Amino acid sequence: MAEKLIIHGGQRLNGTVNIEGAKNAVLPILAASLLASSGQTVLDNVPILSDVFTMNEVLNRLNVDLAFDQHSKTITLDASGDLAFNAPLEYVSKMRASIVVLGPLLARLGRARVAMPGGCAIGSRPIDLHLKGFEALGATITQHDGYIEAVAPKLVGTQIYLDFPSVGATQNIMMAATLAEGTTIIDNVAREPEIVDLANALNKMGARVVGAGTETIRIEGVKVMHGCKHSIIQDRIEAGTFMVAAAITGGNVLIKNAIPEHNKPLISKLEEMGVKVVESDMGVRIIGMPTLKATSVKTLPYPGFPTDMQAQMTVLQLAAQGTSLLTETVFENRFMHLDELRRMNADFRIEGQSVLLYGPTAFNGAEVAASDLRAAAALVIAGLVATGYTKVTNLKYLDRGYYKFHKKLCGLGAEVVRVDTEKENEVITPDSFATLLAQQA
Ligand SMILES: CC(=O)N[C@H]1[C@@H](OP(=O)(O)OP(=O)(O)OC[C@H]2O[C@@H](n3ccc(=O)[nH]c3=O)[C@H](O)[C@@H]2O)O[C@H](CO)[C@@H](O)[C@@H]1O
Ligand SMILES: C=C(OP(=O)(O)O)C(=O)O
Repeated sequence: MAEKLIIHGGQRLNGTVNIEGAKNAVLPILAASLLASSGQTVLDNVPILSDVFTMNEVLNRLNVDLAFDQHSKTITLDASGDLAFNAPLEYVSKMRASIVVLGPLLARLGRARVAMPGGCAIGSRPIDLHLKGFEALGATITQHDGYIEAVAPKLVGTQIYLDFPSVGATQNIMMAATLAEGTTIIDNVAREPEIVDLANALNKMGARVVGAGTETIRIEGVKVMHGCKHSIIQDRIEAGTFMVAAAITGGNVLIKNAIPEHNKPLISKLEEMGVKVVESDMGVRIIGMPTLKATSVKTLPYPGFPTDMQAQMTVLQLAAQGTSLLTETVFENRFMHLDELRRMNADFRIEGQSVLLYGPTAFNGAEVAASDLRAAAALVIAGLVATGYTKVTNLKYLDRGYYKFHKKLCGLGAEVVRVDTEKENEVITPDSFATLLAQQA
């Protein structure tokens, strides 16, 4: 069923919001469960997201026994049976992140075949660094019929330098190396908190990984791995998205249990723009101000400003007084949300990897379509401060990474409804919107 969000802008956000476990942590950790030849892997604080369901389908196809208790947000996995080695296109095309099953399958079975992931709306996204790492560990890689096949009767530890600190390549190579013979040292690795969470989970499974969170990871290969219990870290991007939403509406919101260290670059930019940020044991409180100052932001690998907060940040910059600059260095094509924002009265100029954002913007409501996950969140944030009604379509992207986004916003005082596109009346009036809101409650 195609659905859309309708947002009635103009409400300040106030209150407390809970954050889920991190999508980008749980996906590779689900894939890591393939490494356990005995015992169950029990993951809690698992976010209920379409990407998690897709990864579950991939693992099911590979013969992993799996149960997802959505009430307790726990997934129990058992990969001790005979595993299949083939991850077909229907799943990989749904979600690029399914490529991270390649490393663990190769380590466990000595063979893996995974559909080659295509590009997506944010860039071409090659996987050459993943493959280079597997080859260095002794795998032979072939590509045919749209599939990549990796074969290695034995993986042997080695020294690998990544040309770029790719998150997915770091995870994939790290997982392949856990069962390799001897020591693997990977230099110039990604340092994201999700890498640290994966390393922690792997170590609980019997792996010997040190250095996650630094530029070099060292893995002493072990012979076998087993299941473990692990709780997924909080989603710093979901937390950051609510920080921006609170700031732009001039609200006062506690993002409960958000980990401030994981959002340092965002918090520093918010403060620079005049937003008050209070860090405490309870989480991060954002207190918005009547006006925001313009600022410059450049996305970088962690601990730099996250590209997954770029779209949301551009909306905040557009709301600020004066001209702001955003430079995107991680993905080549991540400005697609801006053309939709233009339909809401945004004024900007894209110059290569950078965009000049001319604020302050008086956003007006319009029907806009999300082109990717964070674009969806950005359009909703613009809707929160737009006059009239904003309709955001293509919610399949939003559902990849946000659990009950509209309900959480409503809990903070926003007016957002989620409706079936077919049933929705073309012209929203205050009365018809009030009816939709009441029906949703
Ligand atoms: C599921 C998940 O965790 N997704 C995150 C992960 O994606 P993902 O792991 O795909 O991102 P990478 O860090 O690998 O990609 C970053 C850049 O490196 C390039 N590259 C990557 C691999 C490779 O072999 N060759 C290559 O050229 C990519 O095209 C891109 O331009 O990190 C990104 C960067 O923080 C985030 O935006 C994504 O939300
Ligand atoms: C780009 C993202 O995810 P993925 O790598 O799964 O596309 C994201 O989470 O913003």
